[in-house]
Amino acid sequence: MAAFGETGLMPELISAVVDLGWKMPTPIQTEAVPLVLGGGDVMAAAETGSGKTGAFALPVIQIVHETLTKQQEAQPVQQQRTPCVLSQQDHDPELVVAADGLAALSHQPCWTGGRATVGAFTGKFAYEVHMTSGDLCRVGWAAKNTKLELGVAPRSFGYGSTGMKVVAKKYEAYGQAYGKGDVITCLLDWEAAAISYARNGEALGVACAIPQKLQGEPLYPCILLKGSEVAVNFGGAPFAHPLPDGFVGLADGTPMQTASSDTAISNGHTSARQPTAIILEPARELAEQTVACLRSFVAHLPAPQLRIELFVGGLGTAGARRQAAALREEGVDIAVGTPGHIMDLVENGKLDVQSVHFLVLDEADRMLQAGDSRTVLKLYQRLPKAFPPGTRLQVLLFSATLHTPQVAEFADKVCQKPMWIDLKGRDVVPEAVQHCVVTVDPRSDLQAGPERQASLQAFRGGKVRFLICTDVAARGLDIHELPFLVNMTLPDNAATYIHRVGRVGRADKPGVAISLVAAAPEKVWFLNLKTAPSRKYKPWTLQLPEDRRLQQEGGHAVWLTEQDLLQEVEDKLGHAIRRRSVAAPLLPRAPGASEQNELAYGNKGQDGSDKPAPPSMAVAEHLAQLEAQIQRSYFALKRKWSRCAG
Ligand SMILES: Nc1ncnc2c1ncn2[C@@H]1O[C@H](COP(=O)(O)OP(=O)(O)OP(=O)(O)O)[C@@H](O)[C@H]1O
Repeated sequence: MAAFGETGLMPELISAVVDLGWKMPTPIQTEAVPLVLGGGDVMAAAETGSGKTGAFALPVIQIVHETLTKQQEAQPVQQQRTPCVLSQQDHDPELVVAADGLAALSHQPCWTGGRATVGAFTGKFAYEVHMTSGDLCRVGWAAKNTKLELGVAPRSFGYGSTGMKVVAKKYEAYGQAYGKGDVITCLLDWEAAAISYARNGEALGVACAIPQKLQGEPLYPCILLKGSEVAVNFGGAPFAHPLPDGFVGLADGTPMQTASSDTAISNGHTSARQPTAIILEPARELAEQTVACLRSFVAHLPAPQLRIELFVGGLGTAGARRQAAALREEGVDIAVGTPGHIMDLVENGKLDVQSVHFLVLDEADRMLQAGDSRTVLKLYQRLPKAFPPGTRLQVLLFSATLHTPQVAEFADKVCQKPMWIDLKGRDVVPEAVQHCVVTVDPRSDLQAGPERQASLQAFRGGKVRFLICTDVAARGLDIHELPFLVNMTLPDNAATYIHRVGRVGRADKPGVAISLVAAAPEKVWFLNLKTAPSRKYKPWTLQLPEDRRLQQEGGHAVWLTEQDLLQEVEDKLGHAIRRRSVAAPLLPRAPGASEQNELAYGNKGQDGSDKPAPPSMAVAEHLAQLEAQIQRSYFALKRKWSRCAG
């Protein structure tokens, strides 16, 4: 096995992993790190707990850091401030923008718009529009990345020359009509969260309130013309009419009040950095875990310090606002999050993806199964595909189970000649996992309760010894040296079994996966969408006699034959799993097994044994007793609930 130094990683990253106690790279790290550093697309399948996070994150960090260092070396050119003018890029093709960005002209009989290069997210700002020719014009403010049809496009607000204001596609009478020779002053007041206008210096009153959800998002001056011509003044020249108290020209805004959209004009300068890498995770907990790993990997990196941010839902309004402010003021180098949330930020113009060099899909197959493939494809389409000098977007797909037709079809769309790392063939589980089946009498509708973030933290910290969870926790969660996993029921597909049992036996630490498998078929609840009143219907809470019928009879029950599912799992594993009866001792102590098994990557095999020993018998027996207690307390609670309900 190669040492970390031979993978091409920089010394500072190696010091960070040494701090984590990693002595040698795992096989997937040995293979993947040089390939990612080499610049190609990579698809990597390796067993659960084999260190895939480090395999993609370490080289991604290295390249992002190198890119940023180069950009900062070129900084003197980039630090010119963006002039506040009409953008030469951000306008409809039919609009002609003057070379100085202070006038625009439309010969067309259709509406055609343009946006300024600078917007404001706080303070009180103004700009003037002087109609020099024609009659049809609409002026106002709009967020970045929204269409230019003021008032019709979301997050935009317009005042038209016919004397109408337009907001959220609604046209209402406002102020007065205006035309050739008139000067309209457009006023953005973030302190009062209001937009108003003046005509030839006469205030027309508040036109609209800025919705709460736009708080903190820069609004840019916008114009929309139809066969007309205007001159604009953002404050670079004296205004034709005095501004109301407290207002200043947008050109006088400070970097703490304004943002710039026009990267071409500003030559790359924005105070906030745009992400160089996006790492997608299928669930919030996994994204949090990956962010924690990335932050520990960058501990010894020299300046510039990498900004690694988490983008997931469920942070509440305050959290979302903090996230938006962080994006705007400091920016982000590596964005980690769930596909839906990241895409929302991109579509709302809050996350700029024009500098993204890496798209990483961790647990790629689950993301595609979860119906996120359209979202990921949409995101992929927004990313730039090539960069000077001769580099291109790199796409990395990682999972323990990548061999699905869905993944192959997806990879065809987003990867260019990907290099495949397939360390163990199809869907293997680590040798450090010992499998065990305990055959049990039929259980009645046993349900596992989902536990969320707090429970997971308590479990990780050792405050809670049992974590009962659904398949939400089946993948990716890394719980240090977890010794036991109990499958209360078998999952309904073998790939999920592979991921579930992968919570133990991680990093070559031994673990036992015990599956309770019914000896005979069991009748279980299964929502029948054809007859259910809604997708959220829970027949088990009402327990109506008609619901207890089988699906084919119009009810919400099916027969589950776990023995068949077990066969599928064994086919996938390629070997039979040892059966135990409930009464028999669960696990014999392996000859020579010690309580403290110190096997780890880097010293594995030094004691002459390649196979990790299972945890001790005493622990396993204790576990079995606790497991019986859980089942008893579950049924006691269930009886209590049914009395309450009845
Ligand atoms: N080179 C290494 N040496 C020692 N431990 C390592 C090494 N690489 C990773 N680990 C540890 O192995 C554990 C599993 O790593 P990781 O979570 O990256 O696995 P994974 O392959 O992504 O698993 P899954 O498929 O379940 O998501 C972690 O606790 C991690 O700290």
